[in-house]
Amino acid sequence: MKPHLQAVTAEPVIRLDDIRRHFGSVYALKSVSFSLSAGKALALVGESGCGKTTCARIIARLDKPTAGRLLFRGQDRTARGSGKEERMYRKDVQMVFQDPFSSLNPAFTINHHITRPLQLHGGDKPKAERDDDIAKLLESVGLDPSVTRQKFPHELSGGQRQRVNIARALAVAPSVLVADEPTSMLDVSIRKDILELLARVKRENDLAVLYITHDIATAAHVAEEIVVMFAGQMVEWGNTNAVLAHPRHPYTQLLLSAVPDGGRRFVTGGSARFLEQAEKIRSLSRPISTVIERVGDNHFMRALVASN
Ligand SMILES: Nc1ncnc2c1ncn2[C@@H]1O[C@H](COP(=O)(O)OP(=O)(O)OP(=O)(O)O)[C@@H](O)[C@H]1O
Repeated sequence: MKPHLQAVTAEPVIRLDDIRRHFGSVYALKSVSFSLSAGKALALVGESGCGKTTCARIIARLDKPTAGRLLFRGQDRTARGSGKEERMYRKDVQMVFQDPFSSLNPAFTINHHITRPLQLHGGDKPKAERDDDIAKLLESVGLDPSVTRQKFPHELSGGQRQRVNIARALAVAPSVLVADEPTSMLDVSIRKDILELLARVKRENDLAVLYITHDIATAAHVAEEIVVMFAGQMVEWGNTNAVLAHPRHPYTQLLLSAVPDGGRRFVTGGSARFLEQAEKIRSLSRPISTVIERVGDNHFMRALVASN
């Protein structure tokens, strides 16, 4: 019975090992352990405040865990390394943020946004070669370079800006992409396109992807594996299709019950009933149980603790 999410390949690119993060009396992460593997995506799913962004920030080395280990290709990277190691890590682990509007500088063209990372990490190249690289990158995310390059961010739609953000992340040939709620600020009609793009760039670039979302219904679009987080703990995890088809933890069941049928597939769990149910589950999840139950092939859940 392994508390770790099973890695699909022999050596994961990223591994979180028993990560804890406290902010004063707030226990944002309690014993979080999972792996990201090349060419695979893992969806980290849960309501606001469950600890998703804290996980992302620790992986991107924007934050440090209170305890536990962060491993990159088997090497312990919890502590700060040399300047060169840190630069390499920052190149290797790229982030795409929720807000496609604020993550681009309004004063610069799209060409400038893509050129910068290529200059910083790609070394000196003749202009013609660099122009060719920019064009290929934009094409790879579904943007027409001849139209897009000279535009400013405000001249693009939200979906197009998120495509630029993905192209910018890919410009440095990373091995890990952390996408933190990449579609939640986009129009519902284009969210699926961006998720399909993420799934495609993952395959084409052999990326290890962490896809963070509050919307469990979207996990299967991108991710082979899923971790459901609740109140800073992993409550259920494993193969995405298995977890979605046979959810065992009451919180996963609650998240899935909040997904309406039909076209409205993208929802948040903010209703009074949802919050009331979540509070009940919270009382069953405190204190954290260390008992992990294997409920299927590559499908695990944390046992509930009886409330007094
Ligand atoms: N810098 C900080 N100082 C104090 N508390 C923090 C800090 N960062 C996060 N927290 C707390 O840690 C918990 C987890 O926050 P986190 O942002 O990781 O959750 P989340 O699941 O990403 O939520 P959201 O989707 O709203 O961003 C929350 O209770 C949050 O208030």
